[in-house]
Amino acid sequence: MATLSSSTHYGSIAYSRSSISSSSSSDGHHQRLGFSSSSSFQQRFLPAKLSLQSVRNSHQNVVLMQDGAVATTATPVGNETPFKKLKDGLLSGTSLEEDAAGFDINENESTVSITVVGASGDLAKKKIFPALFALYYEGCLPEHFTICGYARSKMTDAELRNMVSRTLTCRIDKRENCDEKMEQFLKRCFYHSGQYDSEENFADLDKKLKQHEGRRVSNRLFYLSIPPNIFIDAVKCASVSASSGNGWTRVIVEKPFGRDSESSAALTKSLKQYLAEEQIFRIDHYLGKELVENLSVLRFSNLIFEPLWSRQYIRNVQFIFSEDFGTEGRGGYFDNYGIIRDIMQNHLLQILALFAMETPVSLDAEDIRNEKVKVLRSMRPLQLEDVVVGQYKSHTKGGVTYPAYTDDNTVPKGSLTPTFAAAALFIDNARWDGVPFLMKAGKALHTKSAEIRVQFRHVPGNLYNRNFGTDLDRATNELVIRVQPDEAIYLKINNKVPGLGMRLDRSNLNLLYAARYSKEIPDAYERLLLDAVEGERRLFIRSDELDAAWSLFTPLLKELEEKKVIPEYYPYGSRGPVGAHYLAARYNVRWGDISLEQ
Ligand SMILES: NC(=O)C1=CN([C@@H]2O[C@H](COP(=O)(O)OP(=O)(O)OC[C@H]3O[C@@H](n4cnc5c(N)ncnc54)[C@H](OP(=O)(O)O)[C@@H]3O)[C@@H](O)[C@H]2O)C=CC1
Ligand SMILES: O=C1O[C@H](COP(=O)(O)O)[C@@H](O)[C@H](O)[C@H]1O
Repeated sequence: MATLSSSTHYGSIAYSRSSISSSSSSDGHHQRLGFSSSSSFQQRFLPAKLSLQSVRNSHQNVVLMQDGAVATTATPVGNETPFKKLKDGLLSGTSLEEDAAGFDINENESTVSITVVGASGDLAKKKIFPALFALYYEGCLPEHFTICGYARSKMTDAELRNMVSRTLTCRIDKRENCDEKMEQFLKRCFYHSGQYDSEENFADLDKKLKQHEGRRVSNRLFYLSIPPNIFIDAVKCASVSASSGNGWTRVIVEKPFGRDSESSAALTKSLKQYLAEEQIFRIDHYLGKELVENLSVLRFSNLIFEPLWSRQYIRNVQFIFSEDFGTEGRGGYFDNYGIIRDIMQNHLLQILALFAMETPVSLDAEDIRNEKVKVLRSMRPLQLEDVVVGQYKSHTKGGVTYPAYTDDNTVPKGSLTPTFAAAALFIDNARWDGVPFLMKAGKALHTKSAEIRVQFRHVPGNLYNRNFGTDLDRATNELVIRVQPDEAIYLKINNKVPGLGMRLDRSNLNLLYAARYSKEIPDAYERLLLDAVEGERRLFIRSDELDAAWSLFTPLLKELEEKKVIPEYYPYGSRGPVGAHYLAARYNVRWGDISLEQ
């Protein structure tokens, strides 16, 4: 059982995106571990490795450790001096010499081994390997790194490289030495075939990794890109047989994190048998999207927004996700989850939490996650009457027939699983009391997009009311954060049409990223993988956040299933069920994405 608590943090950590070299601290001092290899999980996984941050004060060198603990060196950093942990602890009493016993480690060099578990799968091919290459291309991976694909499929290293190479692309804004970089990257990729529940197979993986790591301090990142029913087997085997004996070990876990409060808690409990919370990186790739990252910057670093960010000025907020394709190929997975679990409970709710949280004490991961938990816990669990569910049906357009959800062979006939949902949520705190937060998510709709829309209140006693006619809603300001595609932030304002008369129209103050920035926007997986390598947890989901998120949705999901609520059918490629409009209208809201001026 892992025993470390997520406790102490030493100040706030400056967040940097600079490339990492194998030397770990700014002054060239290198990390090393203070305990020896042990067969117990606890010792193998104790995350008592030093982080990249070291802080120097006048008397002693203070080093922030990965688990949040603080260690000191008695002499200036850079000398070979034992670390002593200040808290009661893991390293106290150990000396560097003792720690090194049994190791022939060159503590001046470290390496990162990234094992993609489920390397033969869709996500690995589509997202993970390309993101790793992009990081390499940008010089963001450490000097010494190894990438290992692990799956049951039989493949040679050459076959893995061949598979991976088909998905690699270079940055559109750069492209220099593209082929050369790809070749260098592929040389660092290896493959190991094994079962997910075999400690022996993972022990063989360990041997292979060690060969690549040599005498360097080894840091290991496992990316679980496998179906959820085998997460625990893989974590157990990786922890028993392939965790680092002298560096950090971290595990990225993909969604779904359970399908309700109970199963999520059970998953967390099982993971924590083998990992400390600090080692678990629960990924929600929407948190890695550029415009979602920018949400806090927009709000907290612009005086014009933060004072408006409350019930006093905001009428409603909308979180909208739509895809213009169905569940193609993923119907088997999807049918067990549905759109509420697939998109709302995680991606949209995470964005909502970032949007609505109070100002965090700092940009430190724990400070941000504390605020997110607080706002999630201030929310009302969803009520059935505040939710509309839909499912797409077949539709023929321009001579092409698009399938119904239930036409997918992997979906049970007569399935009631929603492929569309709209919901009204409320935050019962002083800032947001009474403000509807509307969510809408659907597959097989008319467009692919994700956006946040903030609709402001009417201007009281507006001198220009008569210029707007009776539809005052049309005249309210709206801030749109378009997450994808064509990333943009625009603010709808009322403006005088130039000329001698007094005619007003709605115009946009528009920040279109493609026009403003020439740099290509990194994929969300790049940012998140880099964060995991750097030990930055800000964009990963903590277990209490997850519990709070499930508490909001679990009663509703149970009720939908128990009552066998029949979804409203909508044609493939349409704008979704009309019920979504009635729901919004109940709260005096109009969906921003369907108005003529979007
Ligand atoms: N694909 C996507 O777009 C997204 C996926 N995810 C999540 O990421 C994870 C991986 O997704 P994805 O790549 O699509 O998954 P896949 O279904 O492609 O599975 C990945 C690999 O796991 C192995 N595998 C598949 N099914 C089983 C099984 N029943 N028992 C044992 N091994 C199995 C296969 O490798 P082999 O047979 O070689 O061992 C397969 O190549 C999942 O948790 C998914 O929910 C999250 C967001 C988006
Ligand atoms: O997590 C998921 O996200 C994708 C959409 O991701 P995007 O980055 O392409 O917008 C969705 O298709 C999938 O169903 C869901 O599991």
